[in-house]
Amino acid sequence: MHIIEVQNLKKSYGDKEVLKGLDFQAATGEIIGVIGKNGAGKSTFLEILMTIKQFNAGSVLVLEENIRTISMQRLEELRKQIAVVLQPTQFYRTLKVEELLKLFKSYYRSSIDIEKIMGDFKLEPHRKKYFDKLSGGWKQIVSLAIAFLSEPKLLILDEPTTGLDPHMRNMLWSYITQYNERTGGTVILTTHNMDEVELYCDKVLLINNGTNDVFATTDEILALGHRSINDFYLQKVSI
Ligand SMILES: Nc1ncnc2c1ncn2[C@@H]1O[C@H](COP(=O)(O)OP(=O)(O)OP(=O)(O)O)[C@@H](O)[C@H]1O
Repeated sequence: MHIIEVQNLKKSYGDKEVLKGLDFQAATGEIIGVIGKNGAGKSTFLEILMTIKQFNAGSVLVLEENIRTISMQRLEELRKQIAVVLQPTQFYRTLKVEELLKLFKSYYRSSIDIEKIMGDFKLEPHRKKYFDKLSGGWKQIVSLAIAFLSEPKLLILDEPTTGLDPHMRNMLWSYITQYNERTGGTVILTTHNMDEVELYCDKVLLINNGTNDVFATTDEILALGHRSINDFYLQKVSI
């Protein structure tokens, strides 16, 4: 089943056209890396999939619902099945890490054990700290722990590993791949780290000049003779 189906997607900011007719599909259980240079439109694309950004033309189906014509009530139901992690924010200034996890556990009616999440994400030393006092990397980790609380069908991550040290990066990826294997959930993420794409993603969407310049499996790209996804990127995308 296609969990996402995008056809001829167009998005402009004022008279600047960022997405110029992008096609994309994601099947259940895929991990897809969205890449492209700074300003290519990756975050814009993700925000449209998250149903938080309007677009100008084309069709976008998420979990088989057309997000343009869907009722508000069904949109709310749809959003419950999607978890998103944006760049770390200052949303949760006045709450401690433990309080945040409890709050979202009850919001999502999650059966996941908070203590297990605390352990898995190495959050114990930060349990009593206020979110806004954490370093950028730890804010990112807490945001990710919250996203996993909902056991989403679709997980959308905007540069999830930016700012994480190598251990935390590994830990995060093992969490993503375990979640994917255990629940069959689909993961779509943006990253500038081509090694991560090569190691962990099933497919790559390269947004270039506003379109899906390349949309293929990592194996297909490497089979073309590129030594790595990084080499592929450097050859394919001009500065
Ligand atoms: N709200 C907005 N209003 C006007 N222009 C915007 C807005 N959001 C994004 N843009 C512009 O749209 C283009 C695409 O931005 P977007 O953030 O989607 O790119 P990106 O590929 O995620 O970039 P990066 O890799 O740097 O994060 C950029 O030129 C950006 O300046």
